[in-house]
Parts: sequence; C-alpha cells; structure tokens
Amino acid sequence: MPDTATAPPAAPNSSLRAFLHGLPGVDEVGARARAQDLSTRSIKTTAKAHAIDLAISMVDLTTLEGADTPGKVRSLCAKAALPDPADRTVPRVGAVCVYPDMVAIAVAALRGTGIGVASVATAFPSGRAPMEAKLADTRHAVADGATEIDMVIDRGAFLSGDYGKVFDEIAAVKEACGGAHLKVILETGELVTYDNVRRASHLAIRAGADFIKTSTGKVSPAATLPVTLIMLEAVRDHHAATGRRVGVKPAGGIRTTKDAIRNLVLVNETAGPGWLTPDLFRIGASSLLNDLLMQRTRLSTGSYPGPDYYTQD
Ligand SMILES: O=C[C@H](O)COP(=O)(O)O
Repeated sequence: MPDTATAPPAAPNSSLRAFLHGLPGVDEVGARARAQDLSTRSIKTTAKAHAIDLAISMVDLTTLEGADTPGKVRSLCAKAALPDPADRTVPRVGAVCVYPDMVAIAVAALRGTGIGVASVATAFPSGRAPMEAKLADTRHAVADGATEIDMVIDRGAFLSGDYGKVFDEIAAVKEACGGAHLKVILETGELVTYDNVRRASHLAIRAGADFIKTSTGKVSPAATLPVTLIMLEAVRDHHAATGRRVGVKPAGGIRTTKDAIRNLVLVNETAGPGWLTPDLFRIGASSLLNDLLMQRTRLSTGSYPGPDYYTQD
C-alpha cells in the first residue's frame, strides 16, 4: 500500500481554488435571518416527543478533557448504553466520543451494546502536528476499535489558501481510517467568513469526508445555527450534484433540548427529512443528554425529575 503521507496531491491547488472560489457567495444577512426564522418554529407535543428521541439517538456523547480518566470514560459509556435506568424505552445514543488513548477503554465498556466509538484524531484540537503524527494518531484509534474518526483540518493552511494541502490531508486520513467513518471538523469559529465555511465544507466533502463537523468545542463561536445551515446547504447541493449523501455534525455549546430541536428543524428544512437519521446527522455534546432526558420525562409524566435524578453527562 502506498505511503499516503508522501503520495502526490490528489487535487492541484489551482483547479481546487477555481472550484471553491467559483461557489456562490453566502448571503450573510440572509443566512442569519433564515436560521433565526427556523429557530422560532414551534412543534406539536407529539412531534416533540419524537424529536427528543431522535435527538438522543443522534448524540455523540463526548468527553474531551485533559483530565479524562478510564473511570470517567467507563461511566460515560454506562450512561450511553442505558441513559435512564428507570426507562428502557430511551433510545441509545449515536456514539461515544473520546481521545485516542481512551478508545480501548470505551470499546471494552461498550462491547455488546452496538454503540460505536468515535475518536478525535490528527492532533485535536489544534491540528498542529506533522502529517506522520496525524496519520499515526488516526491508525492508533482505528486499531483500538474506533468506528468513527473526527479529524481537524489544518486551518492555517486553509486560511493561507493552500487548499491542496488541506485536501491531501483529509484524503490521507480517510485512507488511514480503513472501514471507520471520517468526520472532518472545520473549526468554523476560526474560518472568519461564511464564504470560507462554504468553501471548507465543499473541500472536505470532495476530499472524502463521510461527515462534516462544525467545531472542536474548544473554540468560540462553535456550532451556531447559521454555520450549520451553510453546511447543510453544502451537503444538500453535493447530493443534488452527485447522488452522494454526506452527514453533518454540529458540535460545541449545544446544551439544551431547545438547541437540539432547533437543529433538527434546520436539517428538515434545509437538507430535508432524508438527513433526519443518526447515519447523516449527529450532535456532538458533552452536556446535552440530561436535558433531553429531563424533557422526555416531563412530556411523558407531566413533571420534571429532581435535579439529581440522572447521573452526570
Ligand atoms: O465534539 C464535541 C464537542 O467537543 C462537545 O462540545 P461541548 O462540550 O461544548 O458540548
């Protein structure tokens, strides 16, 4: 197998640049207004119950702290497998998301549950490491059983116009993933303009991303609705042009059921109902699940459980 770290660029910078700069510019005011309009839509109680379960099934339950311990990862996995021990009708989450050195712990803890393990890789969150280190990071996580890899793009290369470098890194990491799915984190809070968010989305999609993801959760602003809207438009347009469906994962700062449902409305109205599945839409969040569980209980029983009822996310 060729060493992808030294393989020739798959896309010459000039043609990639021409494609990316040929994309229509984003109407910034229009994107904000559209996101605001969709965020105020109300939904019926029956639809809300369905939306909460759908949102739970889309959560990538995340811990990405320097202070993570095997014990913390194991309790997160226990929560992923059985979010509410008193109610076995609660759906399982989309995946558990951890650093590469915690993948083996999570895989062991989730064995038999059918829940996948996602791992950040490629020198998350900065992406500042030699390519060999990024590929080794990816291969380590996959060898330990990660079923999904969340890589960060080189924002420095992107912002200096070296689109070919960004493309080649994504393509090489995709190859290193083998059978694992690749989510490409754009870190939209560092991309400066909505036009750049659109360009980075299309670049990542063309380079082989299975999902495009807004943020690491370490940079503010993270997953804003206008940014998610622009990324949903990119996957919608790519599907219309090629027939290939790419997923979207907003991540960072999504903490309430209201936030989650706003995202689902955005998906439905932008990419369409075909994207309302964990195969094509995930929500990366470290502290959303408990609010979804609380609102779910309130809908079914009419009252909130006590604040200490659920284990911590
Ligand atoms: O990838 C997921 C993010 O790191 C989660 O961010 P959060 O802690 O703001 O929910």
